[in-house]
Amino acid sequence: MGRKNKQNPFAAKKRQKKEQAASGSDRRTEPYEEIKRDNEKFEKYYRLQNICVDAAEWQQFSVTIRENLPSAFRVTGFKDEAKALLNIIKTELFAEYIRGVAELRGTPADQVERPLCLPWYPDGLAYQLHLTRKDIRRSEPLYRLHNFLINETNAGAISRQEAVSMIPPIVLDVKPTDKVLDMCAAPGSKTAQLIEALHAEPEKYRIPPGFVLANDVDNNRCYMLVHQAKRLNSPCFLVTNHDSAYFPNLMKSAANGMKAVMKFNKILCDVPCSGDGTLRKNPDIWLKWNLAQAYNLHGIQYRIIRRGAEMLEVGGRLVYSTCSLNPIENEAVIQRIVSDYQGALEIVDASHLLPGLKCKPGLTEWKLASKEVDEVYSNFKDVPDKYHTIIRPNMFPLPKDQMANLGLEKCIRILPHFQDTGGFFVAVLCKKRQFPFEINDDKHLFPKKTEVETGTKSSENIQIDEGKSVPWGPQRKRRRLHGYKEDPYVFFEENDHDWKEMREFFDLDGSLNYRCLLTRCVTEKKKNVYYCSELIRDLVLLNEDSIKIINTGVKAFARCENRHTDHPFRLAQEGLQTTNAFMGPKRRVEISKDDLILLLKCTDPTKPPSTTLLKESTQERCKELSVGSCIIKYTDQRFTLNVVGWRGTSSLRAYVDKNETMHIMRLLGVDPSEFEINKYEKAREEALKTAEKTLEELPVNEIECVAEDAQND
Ligand SMILES: C[S@@+](CC[C@H](N)C(=O)[O-])C[C@H]1O[C@@H](n2cnc3c(N)ncnc32)[C@H](O)[C@@H]1O
Repeated sequence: MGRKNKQNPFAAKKRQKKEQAASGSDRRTEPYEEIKRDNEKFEKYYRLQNICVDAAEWQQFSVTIRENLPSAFRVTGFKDEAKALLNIIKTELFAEYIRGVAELRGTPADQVERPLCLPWYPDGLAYQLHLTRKDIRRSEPLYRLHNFLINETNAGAISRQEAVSMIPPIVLDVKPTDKVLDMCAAPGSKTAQLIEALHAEPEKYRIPPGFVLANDVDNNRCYMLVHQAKRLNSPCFLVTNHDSAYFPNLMKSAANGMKAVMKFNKILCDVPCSGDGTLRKNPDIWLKWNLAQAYNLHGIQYRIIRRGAEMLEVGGRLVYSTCSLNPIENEAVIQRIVSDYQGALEIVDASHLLPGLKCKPGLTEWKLASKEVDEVYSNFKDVPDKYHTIIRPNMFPLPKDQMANLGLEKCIRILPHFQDTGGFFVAVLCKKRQFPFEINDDKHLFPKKTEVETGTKSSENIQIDEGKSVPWGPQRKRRRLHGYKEDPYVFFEENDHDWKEMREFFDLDGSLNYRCLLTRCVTEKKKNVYYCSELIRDLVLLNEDSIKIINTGVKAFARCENRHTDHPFRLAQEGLQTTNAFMGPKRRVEISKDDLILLLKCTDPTKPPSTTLLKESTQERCKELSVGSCIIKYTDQRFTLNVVGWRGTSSLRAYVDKNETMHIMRLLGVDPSEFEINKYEKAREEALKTAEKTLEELPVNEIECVAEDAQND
């Protein structure tokens, strides 16, 4: 077919969606209330699988899966102020919650059930509310609760996440030294949890030695990952865009200027799935549920976990998870990968990491069925020829004697009625020994060009013939991906003029590696300067030609030219967690609570607060500080807060956004309501204004008619 006649598949899909919407056949346009929460095939199929022990349990399952899902959130544990925020949540927020729910439901406050602390989430940091996301979003009595959740999420202090979705990162058990790969990461709620675990020991590691690499095949969804991670400001984070089933071997620096294949010791495969465990959140799945989807997905899921297992270090841990109830997407995939690698992978019991979680063991028996679930197959011989391409022999459970040694019962199955959640499946695997084709991985070192080492040139000269099956594992065909062209990653060089000035001005100590500073454009005048860890720098430089890197580094400095100072950069709030660890006392101001509140309340950029309004000791310190960016520090017994400040000629300003301002206000015990918006109130005011305007424009006799109509109504 000539190029001219080639259809753009994305445009075709878009067109199709538009046409569907216009003809009313797009089922997603139906409001959730009107969706009939029933599907005969679903019911028949899962009864067949015996996912519930008896009729009474089936009844419970059946009722719960038709109810809307309660929402949940967790507090970002590694932040200094986490405990204080948790305390505020348990007292002030829950008091507001009880008041709001009582008003909404018209019940006495003492009859409103408190949010549930999830017993299996570490340190009591996660809660489930007895409200759906829609309740919270659409009810005026709950607007303050809603504002709190949005604002604290944006400030990176909490994450709104479905309860069961918090489980895979917990059982992956990430430590600050781990090299973590999240293979199907977008939109990134689990990635955020992995990053938090990486930063869990800030006293021990200024910058964690490990990293999190988050990957997704969908270019647009990769930017959701960038957004998620931005809230957590980690310099040990990288986003890539690739098909995980064909993820290339990444290279890392080895001794003597050589490079070697990178292996990960923690891998999360939260694979694409049919999602019938999310029926409570996505009722439209009732309308389209069918078995063909599960059969199709099994192959993709297997290829992703297989590639994950290949990239896993010996002794490393891999977590496989889906939000599907279907054994074809769950136990059948695990059975296949474990039996394919004959003892190299072992299923691990991780239940001790989830104390109090109600769950069932993985299934060891299941049946397959035709698409309409009108024929049931217990083994491949029963399957009619016409289904042989979609139903494969390895989807069936192994014979009992082989099944007995596999350990599928160590997998975790969660059904919605156990603890009022969505449905979920998790399996934890450990790699016991190398796969046969990996034998050469450790032995093979590849020459590394000196330009690559110094960061002045990418690895274009390195000849790696990925088409060959050896020496470092099977390389499979690559899928061409589309998406935006990314700007380059330009690392600082030794004699960088800006670095010298920054080091001097901000009193940065020698342990901050300037080679880890980067910009995203090749220009004399740098705009934003980012910082990433040494391992991430190495990964970027050695692999940018073999994988599409979407984003890395936290913004540490931003250009901010001002006629009262020669230094052209200011600190960026995003990167403060990192830069703060390396800055000496020269550009720091310690202030009192009252001073901090005063600075935060001053939101008019044209009227920065005069230093004369601050405490005398702060005024004295300001006199010593030249004009420019600085760190404003506040400490009490509970926590230390650092915010970016700007010392003007006669002023001191805090450079924090609205979400951060409200977050700090709350922590300081100040009512942040003056920054809050009641969207319902605002809508009423807007409506009133519009009505008044309309009336002003109407002739007098029509006004009388409108008034009369209103009275009749
Ligand atoms: C279940 S979602 C992941 C949810 C995510 N882990 C989280 O917690 O927010 C599955 C993701 O896999 C991605 N995906 C599908 N096929 C993939 C593939 N072959 N390689 C990489 N990602 C893939 C989808 O784009 C989707 O974002």
